[in-house]
Amino acid sequence: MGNGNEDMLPLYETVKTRGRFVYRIFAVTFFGAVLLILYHRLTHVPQGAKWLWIGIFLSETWFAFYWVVNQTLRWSPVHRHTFKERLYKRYEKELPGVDIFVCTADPYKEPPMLVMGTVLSLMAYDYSPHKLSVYLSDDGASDLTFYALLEASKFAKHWVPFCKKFDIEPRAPKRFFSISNSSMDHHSEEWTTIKKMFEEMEERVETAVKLGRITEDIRSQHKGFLEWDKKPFTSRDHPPIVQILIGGGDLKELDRDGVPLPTLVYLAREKTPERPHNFKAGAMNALIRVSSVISNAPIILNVDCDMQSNNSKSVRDALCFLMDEETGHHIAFVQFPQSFSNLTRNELYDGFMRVISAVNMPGLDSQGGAPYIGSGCFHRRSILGGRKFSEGSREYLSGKNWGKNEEEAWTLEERSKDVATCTYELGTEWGMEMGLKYGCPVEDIITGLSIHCRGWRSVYCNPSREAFMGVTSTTLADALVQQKRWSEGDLQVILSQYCPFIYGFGKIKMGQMIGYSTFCLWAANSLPTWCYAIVPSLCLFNGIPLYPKVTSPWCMPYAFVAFSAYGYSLYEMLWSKGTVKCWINDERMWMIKRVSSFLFGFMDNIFRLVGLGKSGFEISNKASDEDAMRRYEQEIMEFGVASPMFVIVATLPLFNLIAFALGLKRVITQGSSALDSLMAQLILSGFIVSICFPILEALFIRRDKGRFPASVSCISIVSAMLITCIPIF
Ligand SMILES: O=c1ccn([C@@H]2O[C@H](COP(=O)(O)OP(=O)(O)O[C@H]3O[C@H](CO)[C@@H](O)[C@H](O)[C@H]3O)[C@@H](O)[C@H]2O)c(=O)[nH]1
Ligand SMILES: [Mn+2]
Repeated sequence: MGNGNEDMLPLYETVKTRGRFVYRIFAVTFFGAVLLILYHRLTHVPQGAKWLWIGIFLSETWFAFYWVVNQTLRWSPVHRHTFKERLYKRYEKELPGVDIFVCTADPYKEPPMLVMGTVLSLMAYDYSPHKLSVYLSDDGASDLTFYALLEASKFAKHWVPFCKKFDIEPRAPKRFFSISNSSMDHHSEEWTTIKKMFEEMEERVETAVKLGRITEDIRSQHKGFLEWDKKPFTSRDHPPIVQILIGGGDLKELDRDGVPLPTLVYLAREKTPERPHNFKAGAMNALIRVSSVISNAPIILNVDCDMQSNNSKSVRDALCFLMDEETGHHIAFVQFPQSFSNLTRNELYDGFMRVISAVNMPGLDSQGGAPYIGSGCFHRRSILGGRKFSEGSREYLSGKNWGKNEEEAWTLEERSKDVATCTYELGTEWGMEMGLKYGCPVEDIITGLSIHCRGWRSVYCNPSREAFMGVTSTTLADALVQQKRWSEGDLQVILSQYCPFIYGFGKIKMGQMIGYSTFCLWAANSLPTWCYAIVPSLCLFNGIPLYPKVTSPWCMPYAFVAFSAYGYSLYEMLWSKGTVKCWINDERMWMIKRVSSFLFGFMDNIFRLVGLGKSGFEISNKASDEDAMRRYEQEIMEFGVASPMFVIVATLPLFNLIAFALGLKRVITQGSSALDSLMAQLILSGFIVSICFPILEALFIRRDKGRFPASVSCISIVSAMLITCIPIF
């Protein structure tokens, strides 16, 4: 092919998932069976226990509806591949500047060394350093984090050239050293030196964190520490802090090879107890403004503090979409999946992310764009600022007429502080039409939705070498708290003026509205799941059949739906490269989440709607104690704290165990006709018991610290007995 043609070739391609025809046949059959079930329910309402029957019918109707909603994601998913060589060839000299935002908020839940791993991995991107700037927003306003960043800025002088010289991956030092070894990589001497240097820095930072404060000795190293002199200074009440560690006209640092380093900035926006700070959304908006003073790059990458780069080419992947001549001008953001480096083999708490990344996200991508999920996302600055799509106005991304502000660092710092105050946003559109949206625990989803509604599309990029690797919850309590925030926030979206069907009406495709609601309706699954976990088992030992007899032909659709639904979800897990055990863990987690996190998320929405309480943002723990960590590594579930959610988590399987035992007794004493009519319920409660076996084990068998606290065990035993006594009429 001639050169002329090559210039025209697209920078990425879109591939449809194969095997959709077979899937659609399956889906239609499945749906037919679901309709048969609902028909059976409506035409066979029993005289006794009528309300329980209706309850089950309503739950099934809900599940059927939710299943249909989920089909939008499975109907025609797409996958995207980039051609980075074409980008190199065509645009290498004129690639645009990229501003990278890292958000952290708590030096104890988010250990500074973890955050520094993230910062260093991003500074070492395979991208020209004078086009990169890294901003760390610290909502904890901790001088410990600042100190860690100061250390990281010094270490970067050695780390960045080392990464580039040997072209290593991943570029987060700790992970790199844990994976590679010196002899293997043929650069033993340098490897050993830099590893030692890293460990010394780690030691210094961790000593300071353990001590809990900055010593005079360290304070004297940098003028930046003076910012903490205001008394009293707390994380909730302090003036704005901006410190340029590398950059500005005067603080241009060269690495040990004489090559410049990316700009590096520490930001702690102003906080006062009188003003809401709007959590991460507030931090992001301050970052957008501060960076506009210092570097003002047209592309913004946003990551959470634990999301370390795992692929130094990600910027180029993202630019292949945004700079594509045909379609790039239509794309607002490029979302990468959230992957995790601390997963155990069978993903005790987090298997669902795997399926979301492999199935749901490509599904939404096919409907007009993947959602913005808060981390690992490349945005166009202008669109975050509120720009609407119009066919006529194209934004050409180029590094040609762009440069960082070359004023002296201290003037830039002073000007940046002005835009990082609490009062700056008063009377402006920030948090509404500009920047990330306020007032919702899932600021990411709602911001992405509003971008889609302004006419833009987005793409989802999932290269085989993961772009980012974060830290996922290592205890069940942490996982449930996070899931509560998500389910609460997502439900809040659909109940607010941003409901995709109303807000998006006439602006986005129907498929996209429905696609968004698959997430938004998570919390709504809680009540039907509760119903399904209790009612059939309750009826079981009371001798009331709720399903057709095994010998009746009506049994067929029920059996088909049950087995094929689980069979298909197993297939999806395996297709997403998970294991069978991943799937079992995942099914257990869905059950647990639906009855606990989602229920709490659901209730909190109700309370909010009637004016009681408002939603917050509890930061996920990224640190964990050693004892619990050992159990996590052995994939033993952790129940060791007295959380009200755990009462639910323990009660339901316990109740089902009792129901199963009593039901079995009934069947044995009453013989084959009872077995015939109660079989389905026996299987159902048996299924709940077996999938929740680790919970029962933690109640009765385990002796380690991860078992349920005595208070939780007692309350749940009593509650399970009480449920058993519910009279049926
Ligand atoms: O007041 C706050 C609270 C949080 N954060 C940061 O926000 C990020 C996400 O918080 P985390 O506790 O890790 O929550 P996750 O549930 O893991 O985060 C997911 O869900 C959030 C919405 O619920 C999004 O904000 C995140 O980007 C997305 O990764 C972290 O870097 C925090 O440091 C702040 O900067 N300020
Ligand atoms: Mn997180």
